[in-house]
Amino acid sequence: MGVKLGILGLGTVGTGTVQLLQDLQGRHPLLQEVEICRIGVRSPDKSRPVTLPQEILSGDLSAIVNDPQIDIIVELMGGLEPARSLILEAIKNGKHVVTANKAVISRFGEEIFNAANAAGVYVMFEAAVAGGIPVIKTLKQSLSVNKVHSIIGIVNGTTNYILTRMQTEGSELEEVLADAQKLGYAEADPTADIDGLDAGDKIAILASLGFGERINLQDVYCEGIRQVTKTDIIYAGKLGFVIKLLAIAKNQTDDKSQLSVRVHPTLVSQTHPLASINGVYNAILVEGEPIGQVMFFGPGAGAGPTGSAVCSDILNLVATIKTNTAQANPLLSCRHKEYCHIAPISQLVTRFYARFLTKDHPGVIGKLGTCFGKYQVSLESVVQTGFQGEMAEIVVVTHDVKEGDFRQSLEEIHTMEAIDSIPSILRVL
Ligand SMILES: NC(=O)C1=CN([C@@H]2O[C@H](COP(=O)(O)OP(=O)(O)OC[C@H]3O[C@@H](n4cnc5c(N)ncnc54)[C@H](OP(=O)(O)O)[C@@H]3O)[C@@H](O)[C@H]2O)C=CC1
Ligand SMILES: N[C@@H](CC=O)C(=O)O
Ligand code: NA
Repeated sequence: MGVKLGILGLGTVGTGTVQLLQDLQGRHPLLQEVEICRIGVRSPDKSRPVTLPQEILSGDLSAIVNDPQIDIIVELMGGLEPARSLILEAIKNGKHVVTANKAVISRFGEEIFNAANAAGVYVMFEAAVAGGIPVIKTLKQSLSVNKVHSIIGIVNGTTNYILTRMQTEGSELEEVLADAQKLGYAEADPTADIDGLDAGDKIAILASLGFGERINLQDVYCEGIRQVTKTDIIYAGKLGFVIKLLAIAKNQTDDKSQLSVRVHPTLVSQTHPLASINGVYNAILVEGEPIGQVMFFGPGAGAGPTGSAVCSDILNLVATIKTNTAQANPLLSCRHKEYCHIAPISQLVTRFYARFLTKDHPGVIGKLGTCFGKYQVSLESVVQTGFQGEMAEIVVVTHDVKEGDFRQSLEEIHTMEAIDSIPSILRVL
């Protein structure tokens, strides 16, 4: 007997998933067991790029998760509600779940996985992080024998696409965002992409898998790309860097007491492997013991790549259903019990890039240096680079410094008569 799917959502990812399931030639034979039974959408009468019997589409999503003949619910609608309630309802009804919804998993993971464990079903979410890159299964299974030290990734396709085009074409953020939306990369509300929240959801999920405990999303520091300007991209280039939105989870000590989990635009050396990841591509660099460094690269968004990730989860569940094992597979279920302690951002030790607009007073650089010295900030490079109108522009890159100390030095610098403003403060990898 076939394995019956109920799919919630037929937008970019839903369409990619259905297209793959309708074109089985040359793919894994187990996919032939899959039968798309029902698809829930907001507007059943809208024209669609896939051909389906009209009776399959419905606006009643609750009826789909309560349909006793359905084995697997594939949630591809996005948003928090009704996605969360429909997933919980499906689990309660003994159905396995596949979802691409990182927002729901990162916020309601505890509730959802506890419910799934109690019901003896699996919740799979390969598509939720880095689209087509098989990073969830890799962390859960292939790398799980390692002690993970750090996970550093470009995990948002929209912002990487925008930053790449700002860098190569000198375009403005807003004009490139419209293209990312047309290409189906952006979230329904692209604020989640631009402000780093989508990457925050994803690094919370990756950190939880890498470090073996839950992550409270509120502890994840998130800064997006709104403040990244063409000016900074040009200065970064002159200093040998590119600017990337990085999602970082790093164990600063052996006992995980100083775990840092954060998202922010970052200056990355042009020679670093993440510097050359452009466009909608994502990459995740994992460092662990004994493996050392391993990097995953691939398309982070879009219908086909994300459909591939969704279908790989479906395939895993079909195999599980077909082999009919009564025992839960601990490599597929969630084993987390406790929450990780995350260090506040003020404790972070990192290098900084800062750009100052100053009145053209003599000795400004000396005054900046004296103030930095007071707060243990030492400078790696100082570039006085000309003028913006009446103002002289000074760019500095620091050595490693505790973020709290650096911020204190900036507060004092703000009060200096010679300083007009500090338009950019960015971290350096
Ligand atoms: N786009 C991408 O590249 C990627 C997206 N994701 C994730 O996949 C999920 C889906 O994203 P995407 O395909 O881009 O989203 P879309 O906005 O393209 O599609 C959403 C689909 O869900 C349906 N839908 C939304 N809300 C409701 C509702 N309340 N009731 C009924 N139907 C609803 C819509 O119906 P209708 O068609 O009638 O409007 C539409 O078919 C999100 O969680 C996203 O974060 C993950 C990786 C990559
Ligand atoms: N909006 C997301 C889609 C994939 O998760 C992105 O741009 O990465
Ligand atoms: Na993935």
